[in-house]
Amino acid sequence: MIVVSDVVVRYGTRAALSGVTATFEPGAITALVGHNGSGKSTLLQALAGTVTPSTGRITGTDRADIAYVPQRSSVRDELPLSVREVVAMGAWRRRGLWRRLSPEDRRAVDAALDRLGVAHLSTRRIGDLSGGQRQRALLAQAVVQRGQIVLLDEPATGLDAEARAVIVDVMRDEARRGAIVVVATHDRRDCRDADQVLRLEDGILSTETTAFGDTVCSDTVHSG
Ligand SMILES: Nc1ncnc2c1ncn2[C@@H]1O[C@H](COP(=O)(O)OP(=O)(O)OP(=O)(O)O)[C@@H](O)[C@H]1O
Repeated sequence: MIVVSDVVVRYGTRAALSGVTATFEPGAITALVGHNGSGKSTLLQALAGTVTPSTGRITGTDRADIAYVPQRSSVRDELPLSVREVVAMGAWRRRGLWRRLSPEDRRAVDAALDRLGVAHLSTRRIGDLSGGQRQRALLAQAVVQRGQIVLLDEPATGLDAEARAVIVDVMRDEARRGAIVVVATHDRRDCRDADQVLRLEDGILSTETTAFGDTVCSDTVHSG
């Protein structure tokens, strides 16, 4: 379980998170909702360990295998890697950087490419893909990783209905195998599929609910 206790994250003098306290259970999907700039990505980055809280504590992430899929706008275009290589990177943590992939790893890579609908793009350079295609490739990498913690930053933004449905299925499967799944989202449907919804407003966690209903979702999430 991840326990976040009274976490404050500052960028300069500005607090992006102010005293956030929450828990994240294995086998459960948490949706982080809130308007642009409310602190969703910052909380995901704090969970991923790429941003350090100024005060407060996060436990349960220390030695965990974390799969983190950032917002697609933050992925660099110039990566000289093929889609298949990027997806195979998901197996590195298990396999080690310089070890060859096992047949089982290769099967997992093929299955993930297929599931996320990017198998036909596997030899293309990741930087040459459209935003939505690239996003699906990065999700395929996360599936291959089978991390204990899966952090997804607006994974369905800009994707078509079919791809969104696949992502919801993927999140459910990741939770079913016992992962802690946290997804920052503007999509009501992700909220409905969540076991817990955390609402951020200007870095403050204003609502927490485990039995999630449309009311909370519809007044916190704008369609997009
Ligand atoms: N690297 C940074 N340096 C300075 N300020 C930052 C940085 N990253 C985020 N912020 C600020 O912290 C606040 C929270 O940003 P964050 O990206 O976490 O919000 P968000 O809810 O994920 O927004 P969005 O829905 O637009 O992705 C915002 O005011 C933002 O401007």
